[in-house]
Amino acid sequence: GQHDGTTTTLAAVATSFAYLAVLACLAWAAAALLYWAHPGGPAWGRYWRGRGQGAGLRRAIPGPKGLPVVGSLGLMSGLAHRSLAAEAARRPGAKRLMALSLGPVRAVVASHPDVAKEILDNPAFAARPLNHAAYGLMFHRSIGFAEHGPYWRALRRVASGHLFGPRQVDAFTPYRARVAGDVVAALRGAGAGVVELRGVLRRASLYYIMRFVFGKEYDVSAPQSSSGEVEELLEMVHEGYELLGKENWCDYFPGLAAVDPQGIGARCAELMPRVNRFVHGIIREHRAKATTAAAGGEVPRDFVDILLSLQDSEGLADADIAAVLWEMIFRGTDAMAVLMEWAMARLVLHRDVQAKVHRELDEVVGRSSPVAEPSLPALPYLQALIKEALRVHPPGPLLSWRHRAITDTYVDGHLVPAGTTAMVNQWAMSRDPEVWDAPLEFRPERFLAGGEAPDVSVLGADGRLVPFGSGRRSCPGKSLAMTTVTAWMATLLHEFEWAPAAPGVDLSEVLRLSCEMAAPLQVRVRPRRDA
Ligand code: HEM
Repeated sequence: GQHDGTTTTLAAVATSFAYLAVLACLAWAAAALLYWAHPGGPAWGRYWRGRGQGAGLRRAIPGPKGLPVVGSLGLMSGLAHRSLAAEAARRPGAKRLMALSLGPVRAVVASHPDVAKEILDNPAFAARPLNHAAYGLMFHRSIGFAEHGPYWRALRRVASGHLFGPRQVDAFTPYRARVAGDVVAALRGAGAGVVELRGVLRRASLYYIMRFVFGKEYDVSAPQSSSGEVEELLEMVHEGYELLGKENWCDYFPGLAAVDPQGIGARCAELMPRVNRFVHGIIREHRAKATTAAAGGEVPRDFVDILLSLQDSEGLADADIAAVLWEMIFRGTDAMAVLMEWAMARLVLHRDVQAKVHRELDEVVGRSSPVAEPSLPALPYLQALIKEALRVHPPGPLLSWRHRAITDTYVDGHLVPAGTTAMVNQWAMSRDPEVWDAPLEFRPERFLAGGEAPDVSVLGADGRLVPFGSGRRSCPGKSLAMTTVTAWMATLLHEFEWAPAAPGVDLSEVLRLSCEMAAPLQVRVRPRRDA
């Protein structure tokens, strides 16, 4: 009898638990649906529900609901800049500012020049959102991902005052010319054969940045096998690139980090010791060099020299220096090569544009001489061409790295609460006929006198074209990048006529950390000058 009684009681308790569990699930599902029904989806619904529904609907930022719980995470995979642009075009007002939910994370996207500029220049957006891969790769001690605060400000100060100052950029003029010369030699070596330009450009950018950052010199035209170190570095950069470019579910659902479902954490843990060995080895070499040799006056100082000299005054640990150095190799190598490949793709596709650049080079530089940097300011069409490439193919169509609101703030009259992720869709602005005349046409003339945007700066002053961002978190390497790309493009175009290897050029994109050509560009070159 007693046994039966105990069983009955246990059954009753189990049943009540089951009811409670079902009720809890129903309540959770009801709340999830309620949150989801809000413009911008569940993360926004949850925020505004906590503050009274009326206020939220009145001031809601337009945007897709997505799915319950996960919101619009699906939009971020693949060519996110295109998916976001299509969503924004579908809703009244959403081009200016669109709300969406990335799982539980609230996000906004601006696809309008004024609002983009408002976000980028607003100090409230000077922070970056959580990024596990960045953490795993030590990037939280680097400029790009360091928490907004005194440490990050010290790094930015070092970057603008020392690493990327105009004197530093000028000091590398001879080395820029040398790398360009190596590339020309490599291309001449290819004769009339087909060249896959990407490999050549990547290697040139890496060697150049290696010299700028580490003081190491390599020869671009040398056979690849002679530089095992470079091969390893290129591979490490590629892997880091993959890891930072992936949409990591753990960034939205931090509880998943312990499980690491995509294996990103594990790959970071594998890569980091290799990077550390490499970078700390270089720091040790520089220390030894500094104590044994007297400093030579003429050799430009590299980043390691500069950072070591500021180590005490700025309170930098060796690990901090290593993080900054690795970041520079990592950021500097890729974006420049990606931009030049796109620019060259357009030049082989639009032979009339190429002919105009050639005419300008012939008039200003002349066939009998090579290009020298002092001529660059006298080449307005070439400069306009690079701006047009940045407009149509911004290496970071969503500006690569996102921003996070540190405090509650207002954007375009809407409240954007602290913690919200903010993005700027440069790609969408570039394609907007309300911003550019015939936006799909590749037309450098738009940046010359008589065009719709003469004298536009690409460095952040004009919201229509912010490929390097703007404001506090903008690219510290932008003037180095622009000087280098302009000088190299001038040389490549002065020395060769460029033609596609096969009829037509496939302009499909793939979005990693940068937006690259999906099919690497293949070209044939014909020398325009005697070797
Ligand atoms: C064509 C070449 C380049 C492009 C298009 C480019 C673009 C960008 C963009 C869009 C950002 C983010 C801006 C934002 O968050 O709003 C950025 C940040 C950054 N870039 Fe560049 N970049 C280029 C070259 C370089 C080079 C050569 C270096 C260094 C050697 C560099 C170092 C950095 C760093 C350290 C940051 C992080 C800044 C911070 O968060 O405070 N970039 N870049």
